[in-house]
Amino acid sequence: MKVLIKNIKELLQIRTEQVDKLAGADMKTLPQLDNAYLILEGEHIASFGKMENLDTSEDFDTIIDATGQTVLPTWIDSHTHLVYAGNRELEFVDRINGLSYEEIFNRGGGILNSAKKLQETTEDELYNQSKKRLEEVISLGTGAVEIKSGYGLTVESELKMLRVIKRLKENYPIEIKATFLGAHAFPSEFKDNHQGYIDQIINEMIPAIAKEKLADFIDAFLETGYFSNEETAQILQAGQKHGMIAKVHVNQFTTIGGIKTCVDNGALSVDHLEIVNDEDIAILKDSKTMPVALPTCSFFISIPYTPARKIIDAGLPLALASDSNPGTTPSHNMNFVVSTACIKMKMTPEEAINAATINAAYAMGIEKEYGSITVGKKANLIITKPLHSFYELPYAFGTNNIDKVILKGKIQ
Ligand SMILES: N=CN[C@@H](CCC(=O)O)C(=O)O
Ligand SMILES: [Zn+2]
Repeated sequence: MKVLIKNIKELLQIRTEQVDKLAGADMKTLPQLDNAYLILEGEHIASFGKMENLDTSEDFDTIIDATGQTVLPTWIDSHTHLVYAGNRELEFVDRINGLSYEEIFNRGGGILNSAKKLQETTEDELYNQSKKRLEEVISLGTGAVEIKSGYGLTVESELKMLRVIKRLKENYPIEIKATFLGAHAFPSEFKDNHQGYIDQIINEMIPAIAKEKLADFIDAFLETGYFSNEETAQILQAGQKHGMIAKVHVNQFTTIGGIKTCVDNGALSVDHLEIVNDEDIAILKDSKTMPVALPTCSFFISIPYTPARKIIDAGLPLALASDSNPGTTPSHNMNFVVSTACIKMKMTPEEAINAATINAAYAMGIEKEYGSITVGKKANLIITKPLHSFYELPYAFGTNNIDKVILKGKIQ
């Protein structure tokens, strides 16, 4: 199958050489080609160039005329909790009426509320609820997504979530990576026996998950009132023994030295970072760990935004992700994530697009195959509706400016 996309107004994120990640001032540049063509062969990008250099004698199975339209790599969403049961709209109203996220959790709501619902939901039902969200994710231009467990909190229910993720992976063309997040919250029966639950994670959950090869990554909610530095370190190290790389929820509400724990344990990414101090930044500067901001979580629960300017201006990279989940971000729209990063975090459109493509691919460990228009990479593309320029994508927030999504060379 050979596809030609011709007359492209702006072809964005073209990279002739492999770029693993972009940091600091390099994030300001988004290379583009105007009046371009792009050729796809099978699942991959075969070539691209200026229209005047297109070899018109070549034959194609499909030709797409993209006059006036922008083409860019699909979004990469490196942090989601897309598999969950039911929703938490009542807590949404509780928060409008004045309760905080913490107060709701302390009353037995929050993560434990979602865990209760998930434990009562069959695997098939969970799959059916989750696939609807995944289909929407694809239609919104996302071509790779990380999905976490963490609403099971028992051996059986954590396995149920991860098996659902595996089924989604088998049945959809979107690239999916799975993360084990048994350390999302302590179940109420372990409120006063943290080590009891940690032992269950280490001795029962991780070996069972590894046996079925259900997780690429391991995560924990390293936060005051959830998992401490020492508790998180134990869990990350146990996961690593089974080949699961750390990607951690940290610094969402407080900074308690968690970034150091994550970096010391070889974390691929540290996610949230709404609260960061100078020491956290210095530790990240000396690391290979990708900071990941989740601006639509800040939007939904009205907490500070990750200080993107402070992070990027210190010379660090930054990735963007949705955090899609029933409690803090019931949305999986990466277009809105990119808009929010520009509007609320003062990232330029170029920085935000780099953060949601190349840097996001790094945060998922898929940077060699995804994240840019590079010959040999997977043909995962967004073709927008006609735009004045790509600036209109983050500018016209809330408008769906996507015309077509192509995953692995196929129009969706
Ligand atoms: N903060 C931890 N986990 C999720 C929210 C979980 C929930 O409230 O259900 C997050 O990333 O925001
Ligand atoms: Zn999360």
